[in-house]
Amino acid sequence: MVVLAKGELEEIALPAVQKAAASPVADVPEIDLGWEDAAAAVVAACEGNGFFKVTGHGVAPELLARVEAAAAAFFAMTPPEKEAAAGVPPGSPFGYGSKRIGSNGDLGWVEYLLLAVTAAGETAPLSAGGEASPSPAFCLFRDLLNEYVVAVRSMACNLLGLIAEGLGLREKDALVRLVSHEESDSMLRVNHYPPHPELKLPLQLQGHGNLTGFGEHTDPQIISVLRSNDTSGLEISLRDGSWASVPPDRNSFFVNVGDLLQVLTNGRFRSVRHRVMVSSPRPRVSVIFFAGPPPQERLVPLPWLVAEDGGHRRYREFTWREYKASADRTKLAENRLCHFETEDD
Ligand SMILES: O=C(O)CCC(=O)C(=O)O
Ligand SMILES: [Fe+2]
Repeated sequence: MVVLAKGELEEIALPAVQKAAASPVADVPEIDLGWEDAAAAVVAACEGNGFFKVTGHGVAPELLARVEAAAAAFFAMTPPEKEAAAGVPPGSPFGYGSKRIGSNGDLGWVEYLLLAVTAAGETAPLSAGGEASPSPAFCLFRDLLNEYVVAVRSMACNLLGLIAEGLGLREKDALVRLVSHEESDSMLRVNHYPPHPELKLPLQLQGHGNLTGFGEHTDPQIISVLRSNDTSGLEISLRDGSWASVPPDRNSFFVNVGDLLQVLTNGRFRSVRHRVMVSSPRPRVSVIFFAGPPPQERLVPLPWLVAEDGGHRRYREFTWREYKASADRTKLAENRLCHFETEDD
C-alpha cells in the first residue's frame, strides 16, 4: 500500500506501486480527416485495435491550449475549492471527484471533473452541490469546455459518418443520429493525474514503479474522443492482450471504439481496453468526450452487418439505459459486454 501525502489528493491508500518494465510503444494509425480515403482508414483502424489518432481535425490549437491551461488552473485549487466550484452531488457521478472511479471501489491516482452534455450540446450546469454563483474563473472554464464540446461533438459525428460510409451502410446517418439526437446522453470528463508521488522522494527511496492512474477498462459509449497534454501514461491493449503505450500528441485527438460500437457492428469493431499508468514527473491532463445515444435508444447489431456475418447476431437488443445500469454495477475492469451476448455466440 502507498499512503499518499495530504493535500496532494485526499489521503487514501492505493494499491501498491507495481515495478514493471515500461510497455512498448503502440503503433497507432494516424488518420487525416481531409484524406479522400479517410472512411476506409477509419474502418480499418476500428477493425484493428479499435484505436487511432486524428489529425486534420480543424479544431483551433488556441482553443486546445486555453482548455489545457484552464484545466490546470482548476486542478491547482485546493480540494475544498474544487468541490465548492464544481460540486460533489450525492448519488450523482457528476461534478468533482478524486481517486474513486465509479461506485464499485475502483481507485486511481487521478482527480477529475465529470460533466453531462445537454441537448443543446453544452455541459450541464452543476447546480446540486456546486456554488450558487461559481467564481468567474470557473465560469470561464465552463464556457471554454462548452466551446470545446461543440467542436468534439461535431468531430464525433463526422467520424460516425465516415464509419457508415466505410462500412457501406445504406442508411448513412444510422450512427450519427444516435449522437446528434437532442436527447443523446454524452459526457465530458477532464482528468488530472498529479506527478508520481515517489518522484518527490530522495533518489535512493524511489522504486520507479508504475502507479495506476485509471485502471483498465473499455468505454461503454459509442466512441470517445480524447485530447491530452504532452504527458504520457495512456496505454492500450493490443489484439494479443499485451499492453502498449501511446505517445502523447497535444495537437491531435485519439479515438476509442466504445462498447456500443462493438455491438452495433456485431463485433466487427473492437471496443479497445485501455488504462493510464502514472510514471511521469509531470502532471497529465486529458479531456475526453464520450459520445452516447439517448437513454431509451434500443441498440442491436446493424442488420447489414449481421447479414455479412452469415446472419449470426452476436448481441441481444438492449437500451442504453439498461446497459449503463449494468455497467454501473460492475468493476471497471470487468467485461460488461458478455452479459449482452446471444446464447449461441
Ligand atoms: O485520462 C486518460 O487519458 C484516459 C482516461 C479514460 O480512459 C477515461 O476517462 O475513460
Ligand atoms: Fe476510458
